[in-house]
Amino acid sequence: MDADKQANIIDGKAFAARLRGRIGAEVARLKAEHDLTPGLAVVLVGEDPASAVYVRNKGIQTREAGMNSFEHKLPADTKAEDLLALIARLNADPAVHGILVQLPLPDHLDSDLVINAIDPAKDVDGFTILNVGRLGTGQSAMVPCTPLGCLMMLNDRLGDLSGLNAVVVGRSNIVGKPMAQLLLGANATVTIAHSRTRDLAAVCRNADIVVAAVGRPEMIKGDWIKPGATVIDVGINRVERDGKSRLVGDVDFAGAVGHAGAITPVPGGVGPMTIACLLANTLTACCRINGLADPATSV
Ligand SMILES: NC(=O)C1=CN([C@@H]2O[C@H](COP(=O)(O)OP(=O)(O)OC[C@H]3O[C@@H](n4cnc5c(N)ncnc54)[C@H](OP(=O)(O)O)[C@@H]3O)[C@@H](O)[C@H]2O)C=CC1
Ligand SMILES: Nc1nc(=O)c2c([nH]1)NC[C@@H]1CN(c3ccc(C(=O)N[C@@H](CCC(=O)O)C(=O)O)cc3)C=[N+]21
Repeated sequence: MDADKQANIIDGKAFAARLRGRIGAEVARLKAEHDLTPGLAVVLVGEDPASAVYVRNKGIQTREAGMNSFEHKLPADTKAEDLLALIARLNADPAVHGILVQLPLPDHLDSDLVINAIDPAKDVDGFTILNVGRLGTGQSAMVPCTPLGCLMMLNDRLGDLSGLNAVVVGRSNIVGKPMAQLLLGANATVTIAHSRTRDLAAVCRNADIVVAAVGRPEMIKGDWIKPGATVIDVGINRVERDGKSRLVGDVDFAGAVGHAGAITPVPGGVGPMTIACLLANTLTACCRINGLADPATSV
């Protein structure tokens, strides 16, 4: 790429607004034709700053799309049995079609146990072992919202991903691993990098697609990006800059913008798409639970 070339900035905020518009139209149709209103329950235990960022936007957007939003805020010292009892109630509640338990949970709670207590039909995060297994075996699943949003932006930008070299940096259950599964499902050649990877710069330089989900501010440098590559920055890191608190990604945006063909900004990239995909999954869950065909917004 020429030195003066700048990457296209992928506008996740606008993309998400379009998706939410389509979801809103489907919700209205569901109401008119079937007298159904999708409902999303969000369970927040304690006060985690990253979770607070997420929950703030989510409740508003759920209601804006015409869905019901049920918020359950529990104290940090909530007992496992009380949290499990709440999940059992939500599983049984016909007005609730999606259940999201904000992660991370306080240390005394076993998040695997809690997540797997969610009815897989209502598991709009796609974190239960049943949905993880379905995704890994190519069966119809609830797909984790963040990777789903990333895939939508990649498909929009690149069309067919077949044979492209994709590097996912990070191997968490909520982002890195499901992202790798989705890319594999889309026929990319997938490398998963993590904290033990040797020469991450060289691994990234080989990639047509870099998805960064590390949680380290601006760790991925501009000259690690192959000219013209597509860069999806999942990282949400709060840092102090010039005496102000700001959000930055895992990619050095200013450095990468001169190398990449396209790049997502932080904020305004993956984050808004994650919430839009949560709404899409809630709508899909509502249709499936009620024996209706998948909505046009499902994948
Ligand atoms: N925009 C959105 O919608 C969302 C954003 N996020 C953000 O994405 C980021 C990642 O989140 P999450 O996946 O939950 O994070 P985790 O902390 O669970 O996972 C981080 C991963 O990065 C790897 N890693 C750590 N250091 C390095 C390094 N120096 N080189 C290479 N790999 C490294 C870790 O490797 P190892 O496994 O070896 O320890 C791990 O696999 C965070 O900033 C988070 O806030 C998360 C969810 C949604
Ligand atoms: N069960 C569960 N599921 C999750 O999907 C989940 C979770 N737990 N725990 C926390 C992480 C983090 N996460 C974010 C989603 C959107 C934004 C987001 O909307 N970000 C805006 C910035 C908002 C601002 O300006 O503060 C943006 O990037 O533009 C951020 C973070 C979902 N997560």
